[in-house]
Amino acid sequence: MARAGEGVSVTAEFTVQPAHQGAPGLAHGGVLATALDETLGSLNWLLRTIAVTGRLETDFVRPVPVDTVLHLDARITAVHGRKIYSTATGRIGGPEGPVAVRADALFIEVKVDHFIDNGRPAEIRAAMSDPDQVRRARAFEVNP
Ligand SMILES: CCCCCCCCCCCCCC(=O)SCCNC(=O)CCNC(=O)[C@H](O)C(C)(C)COP(=O)(O)OP(=O)(O)OC[C@H]1O[C@@H](n2cnc3c(N)ncnc32)[C@H](O)[C@@H]1OP(=O)(O)O
Repeated sequence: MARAGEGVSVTAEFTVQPAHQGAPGLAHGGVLATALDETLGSLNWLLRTIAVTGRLETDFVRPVPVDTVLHLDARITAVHGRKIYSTATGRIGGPEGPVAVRADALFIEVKVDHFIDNGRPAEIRAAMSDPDQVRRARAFEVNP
């Protein structure tokens, strides 16, 4: 779950599960990058913009053990045309704890046709006929 913050920002928590392991007892870096990407991606809903990740530059600063709660904080840094720049940190031991991961991202605004033209037809049909998904895409609820 992500919550809107000051400016165009969100905070979120992600708990590392045993299925997220890379090295024994430690989170896989790709999973941590996914948590950052998901948190950064939720910022675009606050702009009411459909966008996909074009670039995600990730720094892995500290190992993150299984069962750790990663405290994520993401914000938009700039918008230029279709380009949305954002940045995020993931802290451990609490929202004010040390930074374990951070990322800078570039999202590119796309039309819904991006998904219709490129997605697998069965899932696109299912998404289009799912009233919850359509409602979420049309009217994203902030801090419901
Ligand atoms: C049906 C229901 C739908 C529901 C919707 C739910 C939505 C959920 C969404 C959830 C998402 C969750 C998150 C996910 O998981 S998103 C999944 C992972 N991402 C992707 O799959 C994206 C794949 N890439 C593409 O499709 C295209 O490359 C895109 C669309 C990104 C751009 O191709 P397009 O042909 O459109 O644009 P352009 O090439 O004219 O570029 C435009 C500008 O951007 C600049 N640029 C581009 N790339 C980069 C780069 N890597 N570094 C630096 N700059 C880059 C470029 O220089 C140019 O700048 P400028 O010259 O203007 O200054």
